[in-house]
Amino acid sequence: MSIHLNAEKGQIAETVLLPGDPLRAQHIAETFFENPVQHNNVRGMLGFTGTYKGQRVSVQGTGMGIASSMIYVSELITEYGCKNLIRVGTAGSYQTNVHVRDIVLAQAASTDSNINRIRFGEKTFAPIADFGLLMRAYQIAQERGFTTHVGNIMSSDTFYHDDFDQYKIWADYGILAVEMEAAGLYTLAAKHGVKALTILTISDHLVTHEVTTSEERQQTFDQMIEVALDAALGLE
Ligand SMILES: O=P(O)(O)O[C@H]1O[C@H](CO)[C@@H](O)[C@H]1O
Ligand SMILES: O=c1cc[nH]c(=O)[nH]1
Repeated sequence: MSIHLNAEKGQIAETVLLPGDPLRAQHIAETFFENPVQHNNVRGMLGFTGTYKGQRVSVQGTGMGIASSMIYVSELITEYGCKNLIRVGTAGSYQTNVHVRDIVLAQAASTDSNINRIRFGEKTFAPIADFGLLMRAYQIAQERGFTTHVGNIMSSDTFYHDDFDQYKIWADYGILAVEMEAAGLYTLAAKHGVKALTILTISDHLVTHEVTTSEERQQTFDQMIEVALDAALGLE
C-alpha cells in the first residue's frame, strides 16, 4: 500500500493506462480487460488490474491536473514498480486540421506549470514521450485507419483562463492540443527511467468551439484505448 493507493504490492501490472477520470478507468476495465479486479478505491480514484489478450495490465484514474496525476504516477513507479505508463485522456484542439474525435499522440509536452522550474530553475527541460511506445502506437493507429496526429501538446495547470485567446501563441508554434497532465508524466518517467506515452482524443475545439458530452468523454473514445493496449502488448 502507498499513501494514495490501497493495492497490495504486486497487485498492479507493469503496464498501466492512466485516464484522468476514474469512471473512464472503470469503463476501460469492464470493456477491455479479462477478469478485472479493482485494486484501488482510495478517494474514489478507481484502479483495476486484469489481462488484455492474455497480458497483465492495469488502469488507474489520476484525477485532473499535473499536481494530482503526479501523485499517482510517483507511487505507481516507486511503490509498485510500474514501467510502462500510458496516459489516455481528452484534449482541446488548437488547430483547424485537428478535429473533434481525432487521436493525438503527444511526442512532447510544453507546459505553463511550474513543476520543472522547481526542478531546473531558469533552465528548460523538454518532457518527451518514449520513442518506442510512440512508434508502436502510431503504427497501430495507422493500420486501423484512425485519424492520428503526432506532435507537441500543451499541459496546462488551468482549464479556465481569464484570456482564452492566450492559446493562440501556442497554436502559432504548432502545439496541437491542450490537456493537463502529460508534462508531469513525461518528467517523472525521465527521472525514473521508465517508458511513458500520452494518447489523447480531441473532446472539444478551441477554434471551432465544437464539444462532446461528458458521457461521450467517459464512455467512448475506445479507439484510443485499443491503440494504447495494443502498443503495450509484449512489453512486460
Ligand atoms: O480526460 P482526462 O484524462 O481527465 O484529461 C483532460 O480532461 C480534464 C479536463 O476536463 C483534464 O484532466 C484534462 O487533461
Ligand atoms: O485540458 C483540457 C482537456 C480537454 N479540453 C480542453 O480544452 N482542455
